[in-house]
Amino acid sequence: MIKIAPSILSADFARLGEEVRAIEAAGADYVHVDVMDGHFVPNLTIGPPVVAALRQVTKLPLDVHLMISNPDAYIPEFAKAGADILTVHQEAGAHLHRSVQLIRSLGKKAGVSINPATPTSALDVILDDLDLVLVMSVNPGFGGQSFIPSALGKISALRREINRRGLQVELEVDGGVKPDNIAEIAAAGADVFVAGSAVFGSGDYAATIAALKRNALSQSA
Ligand SMILES: O=C(CO)[C@@H](O)[C@H](O)COP(=O)(O)O
Repeated sequence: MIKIAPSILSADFARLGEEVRAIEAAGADYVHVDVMDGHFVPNLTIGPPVVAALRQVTKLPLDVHLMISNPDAYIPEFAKAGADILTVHQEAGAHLHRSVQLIRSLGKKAGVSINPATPTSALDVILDDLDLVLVMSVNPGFGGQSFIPSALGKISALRREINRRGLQVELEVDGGVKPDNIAEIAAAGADVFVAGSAVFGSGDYAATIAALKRNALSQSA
């Protein structure tokens, strides 16, 4: 199933509640929440209180992408705040398996993300323990960047491996996803698409989400 996860990084933060209600009404499947610590990535964004506030305004799953060092120190707070999916970076810490176990022990779905320069082989050992894999198609830190084409080969390789193992892992892609390139990303095998500037930079959220879904479905693997 194709899912669209608008990234609130490109929303109007002064009207965040309204923006999230608007994407829910417009057909979004997840709310993608980009958490940045100014250390793992060169930007600072939001923490657990904002996630708790969002939990009050939407029933959509909160897909929380932790672009932070030492994620284990913060996972319990984000879980308590109402995150549904918690994704950590393969590159962020020495104890990836411990992070995944911690997320699952809190009753949440666990994801692992890889940066553009990280090979898919970095996920070989952990793949069976995941609910979601997130392939970064930009270097994390900022919205509005261009899609890095080498992500396509990584998505295809992960799709093959997920299918070969018979797993139900969602394969999410994040960065530079637009209505005019989503078809080839879907053809490579992604099924969850983060789109920040494409959705929030458009005048009509419903039309943009519909176009993203239509174009993805036209080519989905
Ligand atoms: O995690 C990130 C950036 O680090 C993303 O979620 C971006 O926010 C996506 O924005 P667009 O590339 O779709 O504008």
